[in-house]
Amino acid sequence: MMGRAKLTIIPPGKPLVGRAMPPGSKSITNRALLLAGLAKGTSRLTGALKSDDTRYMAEALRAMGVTIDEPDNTTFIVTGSSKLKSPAAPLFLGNAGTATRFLTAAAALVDGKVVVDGDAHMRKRPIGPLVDALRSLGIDATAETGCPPVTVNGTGRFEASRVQIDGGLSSQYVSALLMMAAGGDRPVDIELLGEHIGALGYIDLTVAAMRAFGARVERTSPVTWRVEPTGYHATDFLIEPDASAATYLWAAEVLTGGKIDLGTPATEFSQPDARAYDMISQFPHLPPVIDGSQMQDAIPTLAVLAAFNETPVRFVGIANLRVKECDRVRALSSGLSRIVPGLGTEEGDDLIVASDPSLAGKTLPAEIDSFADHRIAMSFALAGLKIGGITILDPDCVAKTFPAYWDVLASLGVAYRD
Ligand SMILES: O=C(O)C1=C[C@@H](OP(=O)(O)O)[C@@H](O)[C@H](O)C1
Ligand SMILES: C=C(OP(=O)(O)O)C(=O)O
Repeated sequence: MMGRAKLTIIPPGKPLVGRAMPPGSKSITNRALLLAGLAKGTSRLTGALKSDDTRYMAEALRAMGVTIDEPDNTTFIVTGSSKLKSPAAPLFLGNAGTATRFLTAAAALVDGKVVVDGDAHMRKRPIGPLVDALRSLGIDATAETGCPPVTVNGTGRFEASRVQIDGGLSSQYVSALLMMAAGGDRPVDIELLGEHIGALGYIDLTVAAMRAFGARVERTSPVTWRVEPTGYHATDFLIEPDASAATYLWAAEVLTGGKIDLGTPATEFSQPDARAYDMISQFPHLPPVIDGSQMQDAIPTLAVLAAFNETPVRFVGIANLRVKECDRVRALSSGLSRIVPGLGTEEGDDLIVASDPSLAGKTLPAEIDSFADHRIAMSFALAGLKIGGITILDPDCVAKTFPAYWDVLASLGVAYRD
């Protein structure tokens, strides 16, 4: 089905009040799907996200011989045989970073050929460091452009017991290797290279999910994890709501002076983006500098919120936002500056939001290019809660992680015109 070309938000002119649950966590759903697929037996995943990203992961696992039933909108019943089979055709994973990176490493456990591919956006997202790490383990993996497609000709096993990985561009490479390593036949030490890794919290999520599926993994130094060759056990697994999705609702609450009950307190999320709650609660007194390195997916939300802050905000530690679904630093600076020239500017990889509380209540018609990026669409919708005339192009790209986003806002009283 073709998505709508655009959607204009009509500012509600009143506080948003009500109950609105974010969907299940994308990050945890895609970890749990993979681990359940690598396990022997049947796992019941509840509270799961059903969206483009998790559909691509589930379809890919099905293509590799895993049985996945979907009895309702939030449950996957996954039956694996502890071995993934070589798929008949390339795996198409859209623009799902988690699915692409996690399956590239898991492909090394397959006896046979696996081609991991995605859409035009994914074909620009780097995967070279992960492919190099697999090669250092003796696995025949190639990605000619340094981005998908990746071809892995696995034998189902690998020889080495130590691998180094630079997670500077993406922590997903590290998570991918950790999850794959438990499927080997000897302990593997995974060592981080490089000064900087954003989003360490995602590695904690990976380790927690692995342990829930029976793996033994320990952090043996600040930069090393040892994974034992346990494989995975099938289990029933409850997935918490998505913290990145929650940020839009938290921001909608403070922007409109409303009260939105998400059903889960911010302190109960284990995902890194829950850190953004403390920031959002400080609105309209956000700090002058926000380091986004440990809450990257929340930066679009915070940047749009910052436009209404009392004082300007500089976002630092966000260089790898340039290699997400789109170049988010550019999408944010250009989108903000479409509303008011100079509202968003870039200095190196930093984003500076000029901030102007008097924007609220104005009509400033602006068409915001989503660049097919769900977070750009969802965050700029927040500007539309306070400014008349904000139009989001390609609004249905929210289907990547939060298909019900526009309906959820509507349930809180937000109206739209096409
Ligand atoms: O591991 C994960 O689930 C994720 C890690 C982060 O990506 P990078 O590690 O590529 O920064 C984040 O942006 C992405 O949405 C989900
Ligand atoms: C960066 C994101 O996704 P992914 O890397 O999983 O495609 C995101 O959801 O913001």
